[in-house]
Amino acid sequence: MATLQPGNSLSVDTDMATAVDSLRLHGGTKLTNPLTSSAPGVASPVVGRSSRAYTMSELPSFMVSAPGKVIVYGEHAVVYGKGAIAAAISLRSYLLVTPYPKPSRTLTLRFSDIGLDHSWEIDVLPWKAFAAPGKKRYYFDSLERLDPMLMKALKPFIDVIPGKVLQAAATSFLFLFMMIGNQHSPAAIYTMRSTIPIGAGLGSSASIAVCLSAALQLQGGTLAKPFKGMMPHETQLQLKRINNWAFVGEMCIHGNPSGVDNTVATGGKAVFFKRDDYSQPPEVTHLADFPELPLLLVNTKQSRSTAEEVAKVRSLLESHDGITNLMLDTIDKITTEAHSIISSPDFSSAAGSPDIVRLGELIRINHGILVSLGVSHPKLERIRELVDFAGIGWTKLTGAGGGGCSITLLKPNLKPEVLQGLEQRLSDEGFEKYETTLGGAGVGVLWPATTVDELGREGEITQDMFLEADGVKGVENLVGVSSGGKRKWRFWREWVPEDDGGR
Ligand SMILES: Nc1ncnc2c1ncn2[C@@H]1O[C@H](COP(=O)(O)OP(=O)(O)OP(=O)(O)O)[C@@H](O)[C@H]1O
Ligand SMILES: C[C@@](O)(CCO)CC(=O)[O-]
Repeated sequence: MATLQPGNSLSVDTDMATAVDSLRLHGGTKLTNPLTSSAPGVASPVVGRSSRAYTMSELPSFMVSAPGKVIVYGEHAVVYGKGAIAAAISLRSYLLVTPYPKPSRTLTLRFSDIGLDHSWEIDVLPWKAFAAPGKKRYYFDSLERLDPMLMKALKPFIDVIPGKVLQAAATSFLFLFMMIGNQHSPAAIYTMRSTIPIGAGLGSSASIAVCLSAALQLQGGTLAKPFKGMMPHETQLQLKRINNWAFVGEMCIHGNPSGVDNTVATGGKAVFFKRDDYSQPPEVTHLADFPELPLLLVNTKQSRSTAEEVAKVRSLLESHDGITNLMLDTIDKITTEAHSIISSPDFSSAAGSPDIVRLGELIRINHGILVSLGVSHPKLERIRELVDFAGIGWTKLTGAGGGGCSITLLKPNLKPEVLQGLEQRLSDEGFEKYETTLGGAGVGVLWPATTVDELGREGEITQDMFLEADGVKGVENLVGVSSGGKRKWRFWREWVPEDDGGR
């Protein structure tokens, strides 16, 4: 166990040794002023690797990133202890952490996707309330619910921010900062950009919660950056801590999450997830052989709040408990059956295999029940109608519904012109198709936040460059995790061998 001392010095025992070692590797010289901005799109030169050095109280700018997800089976039912299958996608959130030079005591959030630009002074935050007897939690703790007294203590700091969307994101940050950090935590700017559409069922909130959890624990020195040769049990421990606090961040955003979104955003790839007792850790099976299912992902562009959709099912349970429970049990059976099809050693997604048809039928049935639970939307039904009319696959909503996205499992060997015709129709009706792959990497870190330009020079990724990157493509080009060697993103991974180039 490690404890944080005033001024951010560390007292260390076993699992912290690696964190400290990786920090020591950098020991000594100062990094260039982190607030120095270069011209847009031009990396500021940094000193060579051997002379770059940081101490615990003087960290470099760094980035963390976490993916969004699609729920393939089981959303909503998973809130009530039923199984769900979810996979990470290649759309991701990226968080740049830039330390303020001393003696600043300021925290700044620049979450530009939602227009949040807000600062607090660390010293005036309600530390007393958070240090009261029984309130303090440590980085190795888990929380199952938010303490109303602590939320009340944060309220004046959140109420000055306009609108629910911004307040939810700010609460998630501030609550985690107060829990994971302390009064002596470093002053910093947190700049967030995401390529995940917000409120569209693709786990945008979980993705940012994972980024915040990982970044704050890295800053606190309580998390070891992943390195080649990290023992599997240590990797699991780090992931568990990131996930535990990301769950808390998710609670701040939508009240009563099951934990499936943050679990897949933390670990990546795909999971079977079930949590029937919220005082216990969930049952999580990593689906290492999750097949590359041919999916069409379409956004209705109808935004909604996950909290409100979850509340709809809760109220149906209150008014029709017997029938609603039967529907949730049926979703559980659907997920279990899909899990056994996918996990079978004989599973095949080749043309003519009955497995894809069975998975497709389960998708269709799952959607039908979600409609009955009241969480579809006329726009989702319109997409399903267009896909059914084209006869190309099986469609369901994904995530909380009420708008957001649909997924279609495509039939094998489709004629390209049929698919193109459908895509054109969807676009004509104002829907947006997403190109994404399933089963992406989980949480990763880029430490320090540097990239290599066209001439092979390594340079710092500044806030201006990050904020000015143009759209999804601009963000992916500048900081994306699939960088072809331009950036050294590293991932905590449970299920791949360590010799994959350190990624
Ligand atoms: N890029 C972002 N920057 C800042 N805050 C964000 C960002 N993306 C999401 N959020 C926060 O998460 C909230 C959206 O969460 P919500 O759970 O409603 O949708 P979702 O996570 O996209 O969908 P689902 O839970 O169905 O997958 C926003 O209101 C905002 O507070
Ligand atoms: C609707 C829901 O099941 C999925 C949201 O992505 C809510 C949750 O699991 O927290």
